[in-house]
Amino acid sequence: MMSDAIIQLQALQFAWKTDQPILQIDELVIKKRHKMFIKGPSGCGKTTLLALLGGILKPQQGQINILGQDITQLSNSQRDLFRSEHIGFIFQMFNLLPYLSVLDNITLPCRFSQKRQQRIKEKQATPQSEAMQLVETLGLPKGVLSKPVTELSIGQQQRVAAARALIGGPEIIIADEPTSALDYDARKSFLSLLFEVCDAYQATLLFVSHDPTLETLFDDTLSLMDINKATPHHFSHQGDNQQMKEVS
Ligand SMILES: Nc1ncnc2c1ncn2[C@@H]1O[C@H](COP(=O)(O)OP(=O)(O)OP(=O)(O)O)[C@@H](O)[C@H]1O
Repeated sequence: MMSDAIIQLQALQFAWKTDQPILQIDELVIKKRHKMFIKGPSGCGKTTLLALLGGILKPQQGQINILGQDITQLSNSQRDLFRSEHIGFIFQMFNLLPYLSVLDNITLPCRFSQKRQQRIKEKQATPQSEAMQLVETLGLPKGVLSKPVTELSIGQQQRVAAARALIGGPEIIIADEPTSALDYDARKSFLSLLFEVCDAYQATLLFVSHDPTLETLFDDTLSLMDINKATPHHFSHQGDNQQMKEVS
């Protein structure tokens, strides 16, 4: 593994159906602490790639080295543990649990990961105090912690989802279209807060979005169409992702 790499993927092949690979990538290296924007037209495999990188899916071929561990060699339960210790997810629909308070939603990953608990202890903090601090950094009012998540606005829920991903300091944050429900100003302000907390936690950020105006804010861009040799023939290669249209 390259010394400044946090993720290194090699000779990867993934198919939902065995005869039709949708991802075929010779090599992909993601550097430690970089913020990477991932783009590509709808259906080209971005979410599938994130699920592979997060160990939710397993490729039919290839290696996915994360923090020096080839996660394709792990059993399903080992991969689940690896994910809960090292990776925080922020989904488009946020996946917050409506029957739990904001505080319980944010601290939930600590229940599944000793490592997250340990990192918090090392800072002489508790999951509760770290949740309070994250909420403050992300610009949410303190009183929000005891509320049910259903009483929050979309923008607030998104910040709660970010706090939940970051609590306990996982090295990698994976965000799949987490800003699509927001207007432009709210997207930008969420991103600058997200960058701030990722920097504070020294986390690497992988961020999928269809919004080309956000791209310049990131350190690197990954255009999935450019590295995926299995790009389905019905995508045209002209122009940027937003201009790409299905031609079949
Ligand atoms: N659970 C699944 N079972 C079978 N095929 C799937 C499944 N999930 C996705 N696919 C297929 O895999 C391809 C890539 O889907 P994916 O969701 O990764 O694309 P995407 O680039 O994230 O799209 P979008 O930008 O619309 O979210 C699509 O052809 C899709 O139909």
